[in-house]
Amino acid sequence: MTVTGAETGRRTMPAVAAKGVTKIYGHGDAAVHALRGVDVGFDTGAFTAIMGPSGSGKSTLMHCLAGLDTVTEGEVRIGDVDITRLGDKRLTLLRRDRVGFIFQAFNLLPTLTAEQNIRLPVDIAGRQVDQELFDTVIGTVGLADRLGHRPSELSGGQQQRVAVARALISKPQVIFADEPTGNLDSRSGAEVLSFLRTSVRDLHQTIVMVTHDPVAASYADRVVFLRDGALVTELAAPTPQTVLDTLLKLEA
Ligand SMILES: Nc1ncnc2c1ncn2[C@@H]1O[C@H](COP(=O)(O)OP(=O)(O)OP(=O)(O)O)[C@@H](O)[C@H]1O
Repeated sequence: MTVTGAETGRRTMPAVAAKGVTKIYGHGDAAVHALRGVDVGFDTGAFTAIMGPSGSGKSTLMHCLAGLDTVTEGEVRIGDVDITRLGDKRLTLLRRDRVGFIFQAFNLLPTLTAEQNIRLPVDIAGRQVDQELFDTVIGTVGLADRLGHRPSELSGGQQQRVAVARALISKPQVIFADEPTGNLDSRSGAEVLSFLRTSVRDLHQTIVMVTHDPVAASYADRVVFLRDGALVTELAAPTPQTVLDTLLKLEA
């Protein structure tokens, strides 16, 4: 099934798009078809969740979209750049300049303070932190009184908020979030998801999130569903119940 911005009548170029993306791991008898010709577009300023049964290809799709893994066939565009045609060096730069990541395991540097962790990607890129954006993001995620703390001095929810702030501060074209609430209790998870939602609404951020959790997916504008490496359906304005019902049908 093809789901693209163009087909649904949206005129703007998607922030990220996959066209005919196939991913095969291994060879011969051991070959695993993790993705089978996926066509999908993710609109700028939209929050999209990717869901599907275990092994359906969610992580593989996200890794291919983010340029963390190569595709076997097909094209991945971030903005107007086909990243499948870039060499390693240019791909690394594009990821650094245009892509933000939020992982289940937070991935903060333990020896740096919250503020240093948040500023690190922009510092490494040799750019100036946009102070107004920094203040807005810190205010939004409620970290103003925790900036001098190291990760070990913060709760899981606070650490993930630092990771969200770190992703937002470089104004990436897209943020990929891989099970961002997987290690959090439901209250901290709800907080982190609210911040992601707010960043889409107020900062026009584009977010693509892989999750197993129907409640987490319900914070998105749209949910796309994978089964056996193919995109099979999608939901707009999802609720936990409609997401759960769709998942149950896919797993039946
Ligand atoms: N490095 C790899 N080598 C071989 N097969 C792989 C590799 N990574 C993933 N696969 C296979 O590709 C398929 C898709 O895996 P993927 O991790 O993308 O699924 P998923 O939907 O994210 O699963 P889960 O919900 O369990 O995390 C699975 O059959 C998996 O075993």
